[in-house]
Amino acid sequence: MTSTCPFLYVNLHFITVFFFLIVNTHCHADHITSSGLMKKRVAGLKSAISKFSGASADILLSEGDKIAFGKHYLTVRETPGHTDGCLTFVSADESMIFTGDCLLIRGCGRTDFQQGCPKCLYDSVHDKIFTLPDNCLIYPAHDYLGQTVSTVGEERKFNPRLTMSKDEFVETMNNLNLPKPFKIDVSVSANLVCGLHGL
Ligand SMILES: N[C@@H](CCC(=O)N[C@@H](CSS)C(=O)NCC(=O)O)C(=O)O
Repeated sequence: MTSTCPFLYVNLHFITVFFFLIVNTHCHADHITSSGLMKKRVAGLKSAISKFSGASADILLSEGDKIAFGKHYLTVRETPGHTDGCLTFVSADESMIFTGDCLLIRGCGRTDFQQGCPKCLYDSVHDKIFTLPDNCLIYPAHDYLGQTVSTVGEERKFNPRLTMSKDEFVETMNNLNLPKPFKIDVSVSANLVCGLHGL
């Protein structure tokens, strides 16, 4: 897994098929781009993404799905807000999670374009992530300060955005005024097949 393109190579034995799989946290250009490129290079490689992403992929994931690999599996949690189809992947023993762009270290994904919804993101984090054990490790998809890992306990206590009330959070997110990322407008019909440059 890389910090900017969170994909995992797993076998889906819950559906009794064994193949390499790219699991996408959400449908943004900087995440899905590598799927299309890798599918061209690796025979039999399959892609997976949320059924709410609007994307086409070999497997459409939903809340509670289990992605098994070896003795391990990841459970899918739907964590919309940054996009409609954002997913967080939780290890079987709840010792680690892969949050994509939903929860970042001391931050969170922006909610100002492509189905962004600050209220949804706030609920996703509080209901689906902050309910995990304090020592659960958080691996986000981006960090702009070089940090690679946090914990649920730390973010519940110290995340400057997610410790706000929901109203304050919505106000803050609606006024971030961040510049739009370069080349973020990937076409949904082209996704997972084409290769755009990421962020
Ligand atoms: N231009 C900045 C910020 C890049 C950015 O917008 N990152 C997204 C994730 S990729 S869509 C985001 O959600 N950022 C959250 C935030 O609070 O910045 C840069 O490259 O540094």
